[in-house]
Amino acid sequence: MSFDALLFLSFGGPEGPEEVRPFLENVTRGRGVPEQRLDAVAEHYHHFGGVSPINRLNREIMAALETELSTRGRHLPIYFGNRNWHPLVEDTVARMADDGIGRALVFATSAWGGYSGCKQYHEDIARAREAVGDRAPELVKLRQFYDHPLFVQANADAVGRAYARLDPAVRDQARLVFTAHSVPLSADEQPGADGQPHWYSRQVAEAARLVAHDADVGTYDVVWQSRSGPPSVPWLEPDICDHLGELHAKDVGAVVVSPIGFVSDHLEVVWDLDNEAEEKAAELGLGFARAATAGTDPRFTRMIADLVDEHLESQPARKLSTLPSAGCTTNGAPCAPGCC
Ligand SMILES: CC1=C(CCC(=O)O)c2cc3nc(cc4[nH]c(cc5[nH]c(cc1n2)c(C)c5CCC(=O)O)c(CCC(=O)O)c4C)C(CCC(=O)O)=C3C
Ligand SMILES: [Fe+2]
Repeated sequence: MSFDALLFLSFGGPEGPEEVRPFLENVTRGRGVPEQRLDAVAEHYHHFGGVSPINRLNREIMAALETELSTRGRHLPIYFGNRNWHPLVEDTVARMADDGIGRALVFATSAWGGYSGCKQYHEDIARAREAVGDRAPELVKLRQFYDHPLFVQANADAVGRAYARLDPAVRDQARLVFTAHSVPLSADEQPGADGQPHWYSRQVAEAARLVAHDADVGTYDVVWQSRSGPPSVPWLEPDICDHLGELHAKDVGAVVVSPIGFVSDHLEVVWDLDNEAEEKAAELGLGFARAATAGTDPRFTRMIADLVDEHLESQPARKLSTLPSAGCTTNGAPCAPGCC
């Protein structure tokens, strides 16, 4: 089967102050996120002039990927489309049809299974194709990559570099803390490709285990961040900031925080971690070093190109966990019955 293009599919983010509110309305439409939470999150974006880093970072990854693919002799034009903000995936898929693209691979910028990390990207693909109609290209999404060796190595090296930045006086006893976006417990309880619940949180736990092993760190925690939704609805816990308090109470002197849940320095990383969590650590007198995200590491670009090669050449999946990697379906079909 031949492919004419690669669609780089992401979350999207505002690129100016007047775009913040309409972006947030798109993200939370019909999801019962309280107005006060939206006001607070809008404020986070306004700290950065209303510009999310996500589009710039994605454009950097795409530029590097273009070079990597052509070095490998793969001449696939890359198209950029987002779920929640411009360039919107509906518009991008229409442009692909105009350009005569008949079939494209899709790389979604989430490593994970589950509703937000996988199924919602399938929905984006199906919605965009429906909007375009009969001319819509066939769209084949690449698989989840939470345990890809290059993703694991990029994160493990970043953890090592973060340890090296800590004061040598506390470095040896610093606790490694992995963090990922929290989701409602009801979402995490849905079965995954193996029919078992907690698909997302089990993949996060596997990625954390693999990265800690590669970084040669024996003890670590997995916590959650950026919870949204009303307080009456239970989400994955503990929250990173509460956890810093717990570690302090246990006489831990420093932390290395690895934002394993995010592929690049999204707003949740540069605000919720680099401002909120770092401030909390400072209040507690905890040493704090935030590990880099994988996105800018050349291994991340190579990983995407490897996923393309793997698909086009029907190679066995390079993966380190025995948990399956689903997510590879055509035209937005679900991964498995009842799965994302
Ligand atoms: C699992 C997961 C990922 C990782 C997988 C992936 O990467 O896809 C992720 C990524 C992201 N989440 C992002 C931003 C937001 N997420 C929100 C809200 C929500 N996220 C959720 C989950 C996830 N989110 C959920 C269950 C909600 C509740 C509402 C709903 O059910 O949809 C809200 C609403 C306001 C609020 O925070 O309450 C915003 C603004 C950005 C862009 C940041 C930037 O601009 O750099 C990125 C990459
Ligand atoms: Fe899935």
